[in-house]
Amino acid sequence: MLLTRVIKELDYIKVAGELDIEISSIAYDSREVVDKSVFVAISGFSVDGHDFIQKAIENGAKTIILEKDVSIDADNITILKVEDSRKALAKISSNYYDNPTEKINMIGITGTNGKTSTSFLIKSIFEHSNRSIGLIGTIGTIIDNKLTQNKNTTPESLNLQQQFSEMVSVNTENCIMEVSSHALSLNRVASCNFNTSIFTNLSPDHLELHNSMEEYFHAKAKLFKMTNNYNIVNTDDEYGKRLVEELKELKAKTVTYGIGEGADIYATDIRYYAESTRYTANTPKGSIKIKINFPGEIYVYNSLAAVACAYCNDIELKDIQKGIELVKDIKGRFEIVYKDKDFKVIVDFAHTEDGLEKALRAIKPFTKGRLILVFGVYAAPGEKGSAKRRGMGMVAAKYSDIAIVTSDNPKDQDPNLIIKEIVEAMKEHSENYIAIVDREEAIKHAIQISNKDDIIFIAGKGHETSQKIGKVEVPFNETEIVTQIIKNSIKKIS
Ligand SMILES: CC(=O)N[C@H]1[C@@H](OP(=O)(O)OP(=O)(O)OC[C@H]2O[C@@H](n3ccc(=O)[nH]c3=O)[C@H](O)[C@@H]2O)O[C@H](CO)[C@@H](O)[C@@H]1O[C@H](C)C(=O)N[C@@H](C)C(=O)N[C@H](CCC(=O)O)C(=O)O
Ligand SMILES: Nc1ncnc2c1ncn2[C@@H]1O[C@H](COP(=O)(O)OP(=O)(O)OP(=O)(O)O)[C@@H](O)[C@H]1O
Repeated sequence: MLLTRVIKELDYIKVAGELDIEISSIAYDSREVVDKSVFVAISGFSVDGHDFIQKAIENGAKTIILEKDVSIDADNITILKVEDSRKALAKISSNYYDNPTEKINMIGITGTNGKTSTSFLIKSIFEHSNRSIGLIGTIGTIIDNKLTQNKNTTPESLNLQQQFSEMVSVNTENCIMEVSSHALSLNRVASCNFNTSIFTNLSPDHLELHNSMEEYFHAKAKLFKMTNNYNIVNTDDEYGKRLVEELKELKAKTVTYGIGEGADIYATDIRYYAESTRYTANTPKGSIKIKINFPGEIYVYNSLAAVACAYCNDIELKDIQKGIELVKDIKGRFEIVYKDKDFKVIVDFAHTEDGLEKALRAIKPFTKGRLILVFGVYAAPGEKGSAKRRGMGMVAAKYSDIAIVTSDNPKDQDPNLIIKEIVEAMKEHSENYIAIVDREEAIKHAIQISNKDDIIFIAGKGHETSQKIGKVEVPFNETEIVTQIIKNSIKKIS
């Protein structure tokens, strides 16, 4: 492909070289560069891609796109300077793959919690109405029913555009993707053509990147300003209400959802059960009875978002109803990994204060015995991380009967210090807690102290199959671990 085609509509200043040259690929990592690659130098969080330009040239790069003035010691290299390398990467990647998002009906979903769950509900509805749909999110990318893992919830633009292009090649008509606030801030989704976008909710998270809730909100709001047709917003959320005000002047239509009359799509007659929820979803085209196989208010919201999205995409109400009911499980989201009458062990991805509180509140009324919580907190070091650790500690103390505080993904931090901070916050509300640093031991302890009517809720890791401790990733499959511990303890009793 010619470089001129790849840089079409890109804002740049030519520093050196020819534009009329053949290129073979695009890379933002010098280690991925091959002969005739375009190398995009990104000023990263841990290292600076500009320090790897020479390495990229040694590996065969003939074009360098950069955002800093760097002296380059090589001939016959085309050098283009841009204002923002990540934004430029998004543009040239879209061009390279022939702008695939213009050929797919793109649905973006953002918000602190509920993105993965809602995306799987949407996928099921679309598939039930015979519309092909790809999915990109925390669990990975699904194209043509094949799942591949990603490093990020929303991958880097080059990887994203490659995945969209693969969707186009297998005739996928729709794509539902989770759009993280990191992706919006770091321009991973620049040059994506969204038709529908969804806002689930906003509560404190990722503040080490965004500094304040205000900045976090503005990062999320970016998605809705780049959407063509429908902006779907939860107006029971305070930030959702504010977003609607900000979207008033835009061409895309705002469609609101919430519990009780007032929103465009709304839920009434809600009945909660131990493992499911039923309600009536009201739309301008009529009402439908919804049965969702997950408990609590959070799944009323997640399924309402899915109803609104399907409604905006002209899917018939009966298909929406069936599509939601067909979702029996979502990996690591309220996943019952063991059950014996009223005794249950549930693995869940609750990893924010808001998510943990809402998940515990959903289970508590249906717990005959005690609600035993096993949880840890991953948060960046510093004051922002401390606030999250304290917040989750308080929620745990308030809404569980016994809490076992353990490690999540401590990464480079000392897990004992993380736990100490969580426990400090818990002390103010409860004495029923114990700290066990080793997560497997913590789960074992929960099972050992449990009685037949108890529910054990293991929060934080959900679908993840490893624990990040220091620089290493240790295999950690919670479902398998629970099953094994229970099997061994049953053996001991019998
Ligand atoms: C903090 C953050 O967002 N980091 C992202 C960022 O990495 P970075 O800026 O630190 O990269 P870096 O290591 O400093 O390298 C800078 C540049 O030098 C290049 N390099 C580096 C070494 C070398 O030898 N040669 C070379 O060219 C790198 O490829 C890169 O282009 O850019 C990378 C490429 O896009 C991302 O993979 C990486 O995500 C990391 C893995 C990450 O953990 N991100 C999290 C915080 C994140 O993005 N999470 C969100 C939200 C999840 C949620 O909803 O909870 C997500 O979407 O996943
Ligand atoms: N609408 C919601 N509001 C608050 N908490 C929720 C909501 N939906 C789910 N949760 C809780 O948050 C956890 C994560 O849910 P989900 O994976 O759907 O969110 P997410 O936004 O995709 O999160 P992430 O991007 O970090 O993967 C769930 O396991 C549940 O405990």
